[in-house]
Amino acid sequence: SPAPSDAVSRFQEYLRIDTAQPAPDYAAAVAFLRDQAAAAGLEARTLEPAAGKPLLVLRWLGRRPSLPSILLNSHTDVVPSEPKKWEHAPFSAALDEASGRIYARGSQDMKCVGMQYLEAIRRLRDAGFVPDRNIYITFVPDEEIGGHEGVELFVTSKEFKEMNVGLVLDEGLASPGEEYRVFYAERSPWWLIIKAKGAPGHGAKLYDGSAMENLMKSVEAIRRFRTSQFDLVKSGEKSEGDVVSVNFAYLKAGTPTPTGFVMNLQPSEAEIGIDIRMPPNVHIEALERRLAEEWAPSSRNLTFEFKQKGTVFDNFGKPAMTLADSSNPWWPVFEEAVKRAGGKLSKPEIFPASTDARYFRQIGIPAFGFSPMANTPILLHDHNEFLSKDEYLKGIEIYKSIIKALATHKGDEVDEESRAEL
Ligand SMILES: CSCC[C@H](NC=O)C(=O)O
Ligand SMILES: [Zn+2]
Ligand SMILES: [Zn+2]
Repeated sequence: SPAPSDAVSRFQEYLRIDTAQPAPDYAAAVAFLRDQAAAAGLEARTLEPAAGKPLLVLRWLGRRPSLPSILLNSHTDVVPSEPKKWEHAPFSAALDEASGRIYARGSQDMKCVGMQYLEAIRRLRDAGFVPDRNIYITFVPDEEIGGHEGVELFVTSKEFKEMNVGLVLDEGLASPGEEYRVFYAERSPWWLIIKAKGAPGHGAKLYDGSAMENLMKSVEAIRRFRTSQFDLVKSGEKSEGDVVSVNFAYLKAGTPTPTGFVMNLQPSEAEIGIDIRMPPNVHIEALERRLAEEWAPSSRNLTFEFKQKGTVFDNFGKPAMTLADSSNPWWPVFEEAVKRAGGKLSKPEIFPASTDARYFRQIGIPAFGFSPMANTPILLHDHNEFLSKDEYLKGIEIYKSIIKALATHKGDEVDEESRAEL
């Protein structure tokens, strides 16, 4: 088996490819990954569901390729960064010798996972293991901007259907404690814009019906709702993924001047942007009514539109969730494999943000979100994102155990179950 330092330098090499949105270097990432795939003895195929957005599919052929396969998914793009606010340049993948931390954009989200899949497979193959099922490893574009030209298209393709996927693994989150987190569902993004119109006038005059007044009433109502949800989390009654989160993304109003804004003019238009995340089990009609009646009533000269309104349902009309208990035959296999490798799992949760896993769950394919990073602060999308080299290497061993267990046909239970679901 390869020296751990080789695995670390391969990880660093991937991290050094600048795949930041909005202009990710997908060509460089795919070239690098194809080399890695060849070294791991995997078949590679580059699809392009949307032009210029390569989606790499690797395959480790199983002994019984007609069994439902396992799909190990990761996205190749990363979010932008503000390099000046980082201690190490975001694409340097600097290894701090004292702490063992590797600093890079994507070190947690989620180039670690993509490379860990490949390293685990290399090691399993070197040890002579042969999977029963086909194992697919996908490296997908554009997750960070919604996956519309990535996995959302991919799951509708003939190539995807032919893969006969029974279970998907996708990303999770780091955890500061020693337990790994695992996610069985996620919240849906609703990106809402509310626009207000109102009577303009002198900045000194008190009057009703200005655009700002019309909109600020909404802000107050939205904030009351936000507080009620946040309180449930603060009191410990609910966890982050179980409530509706509402956060203001921008406020736009006023009449600009070269040095600022006009101060004595009440504007006739104003606008806010809100990031809402909807858990799969929430009462959607209630929130929609609240929106129409309290947050953006036309009686107050308000209109609203969605920039993004993800569904919380799967194509069969049920909340898009993967069962994480013994009624799902994949679950105990996954859970035991983590344990066997010395990992501890905390109670399965709803992912608070959004990942490509939602597109798989929507078409009825079970998916777990999992990134083996314990003892690690949650730094995805943050400055100074890092992962320690030891956690990274531990994660490879965890995936070795998981992939081995999932790849092995243990009887017909799992396969009958997934066939019935498809
Ligand atoms: C509208 S999909 C956006 C996807 C993005 N994913 C990870 O952060 C997110 O904001 O959750
Ligand atoms: Zn991610
Ligand atoms: Zn992300």
